[in-house]
Amino acid sequence: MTVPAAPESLPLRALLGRIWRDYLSRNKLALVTAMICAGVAGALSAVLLGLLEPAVNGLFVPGGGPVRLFNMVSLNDAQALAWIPVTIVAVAMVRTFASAGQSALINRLGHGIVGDIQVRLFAAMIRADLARLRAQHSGAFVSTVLYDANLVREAFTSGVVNYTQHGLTLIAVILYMFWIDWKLAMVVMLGIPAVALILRRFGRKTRKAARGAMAESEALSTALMENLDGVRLIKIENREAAEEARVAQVVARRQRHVIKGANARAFAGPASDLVAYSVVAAVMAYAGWQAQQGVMDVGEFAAFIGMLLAAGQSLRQVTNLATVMSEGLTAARRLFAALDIQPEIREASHAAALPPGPVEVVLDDVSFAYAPSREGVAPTLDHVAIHIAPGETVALVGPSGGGKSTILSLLPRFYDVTGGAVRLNGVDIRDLQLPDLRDHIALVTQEPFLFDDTIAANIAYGRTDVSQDQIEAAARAAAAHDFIVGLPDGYDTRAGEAGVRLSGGQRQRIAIARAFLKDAPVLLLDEATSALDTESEALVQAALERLMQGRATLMIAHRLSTVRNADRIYVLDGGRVVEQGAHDDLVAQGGLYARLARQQSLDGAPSLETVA
Ligand SMILES: Nc1ncnc2c1ncn2[C@@H]1O[C@H](COP(=O)(O)OP(=O)(O)OP(=O)(O)O)[C@@H](O)[C@H]1O
Repeated sequence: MTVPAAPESLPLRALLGRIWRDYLSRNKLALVTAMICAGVAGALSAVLLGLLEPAVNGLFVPGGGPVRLFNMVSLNDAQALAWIPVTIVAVAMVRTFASAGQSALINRLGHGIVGDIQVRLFAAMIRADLARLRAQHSGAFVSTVLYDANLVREAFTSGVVNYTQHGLTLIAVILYMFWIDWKLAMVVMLGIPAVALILRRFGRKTRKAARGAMAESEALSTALMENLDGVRLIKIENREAAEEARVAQVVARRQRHVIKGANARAFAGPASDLVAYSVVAAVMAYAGWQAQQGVMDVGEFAAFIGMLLAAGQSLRQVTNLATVMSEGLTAARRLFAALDIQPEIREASHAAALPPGPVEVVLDDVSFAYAPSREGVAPTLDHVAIHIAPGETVALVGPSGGGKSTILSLLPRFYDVTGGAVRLNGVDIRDLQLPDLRDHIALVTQEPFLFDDTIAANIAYGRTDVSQDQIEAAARAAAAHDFIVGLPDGYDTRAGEAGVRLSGGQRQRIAIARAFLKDAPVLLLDEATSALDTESEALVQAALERLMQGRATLMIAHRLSTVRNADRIYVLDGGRVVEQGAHDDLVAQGGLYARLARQQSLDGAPSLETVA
């Protein structure tokens, strides 16, 4: 497996480079326009403050001589009274439009990015190897898709461009200050290292808190989903209060991290304010002294102090943004790590399609282990050889944990063999195109899954090329049509999580109808009738027998009564084929199969010996 970079190890430059390449570079025009708007808004903030100087000198200092506006126009007292307020409103209007334009563009871009990340994450998840999906709780995926992607957006939205706006305001204001009085501006500069130090300190704290909060968000999603999945067990064991306490613990842990992060954010602002006010005090002292010397006029002083306060404001925003950014970047690191995992089960570059027609399945000396082999640990499958000719039905039986389900998982390449090969018509399935391989296989499982959609859509699942008549024909063949038409909306009744509840037998028959419609030459049946009552079982069994006609069928059955008509039975024990043959021969051999058959007749199932 390609090991992704550990979330913390991706350097910042590489991370930003990737965000740019993958998400921003496609929207260059919008981004540049937003940046320009932000720049205009930032510069105009400084201009508005710069207007303080002519305003104070022209309007409040009587007999101060003509006032110069933007160093270009000379105004007398009467003109100043009319033009300075008008100029302020005009500049403020342009600034408002620039600021609103920037926000609108950035919101669109930001939400576009979240959507994009969410779709890419889902695409990576749904294509991931079964082994990986099984190794992680689905809550973790949900949390990444829902929370982490939004943190990245927040960092981007309130980050990149607001950074530009406040950063530019800061720069413009500082330049203006240098223009008014460079010595005073130098005093201001002394505050910068102190602010940088504060930013660093709080940034580190926020990042740590963000990592903790993300991990706990994952734990929370997992706990919620687990509780919903296991609600019956929780109720029957009266564990509601205990589960509530467990979830409360996760919530409290998450809260601790979130509060730490929020506090770091909340303290960073006032801490840099403290620096800003210290600088204001220093400036006051210096400027007051200058004014007493007659070097600085009151208008310049007012503008300077106004700018200083504005610089403090912008600095505070930048401080806040730094923490939002560090959260977003932490999330981005996690997201990229998740996106970068390459599935191991991939199509070979030379993969071919299987020619149409009947299919013969062979497991050729197959060995398999879920985890890399360790000394003294036996593989899950050990040199297994199975042959299914077109039209044949082959059954797998044996004690629990023998490897039956594992064999079924190997055929559609949910897992790849670690030794030997699975062949369809003589071709190693690893040399076949993956979608083509799966097109050749229909799978009916013990507990068929229904989507939250109509019955018709569930039967057709994903097939757009089938008519209602074909869906109904499949349902009839699966003995499902009669019960479907009896449902409130017939084929348009919603099934699945939020739809009508169907019985186990009804769900089975919908799954069988799905398999009829797929009409694949290879059929995998996993305990298809084990959970049913006698009447349902008879209906399902009859439907299955029709489905098996002409296909290479590999079936697992615990109840031997369902496999006695199989062409061949393989008895698996501890990952090895210990017996094989027809039912009668195996009973006559008096080995494991015969023993299992005897046990089952004691359990009330029809005695195999008498049936045989
Ligand atoms: N995803 C997995 N990861 C690791 N080990 C697994 C996994 N699935 C199954 N196993 C192990 O592989 C062995 C074979 O399991 P398998 O489910 O194939 O047996 P089975 O014959 O189908 O059992 P049962 O009749 O109880 O369903 C067991 O020891 C099981 O613990």
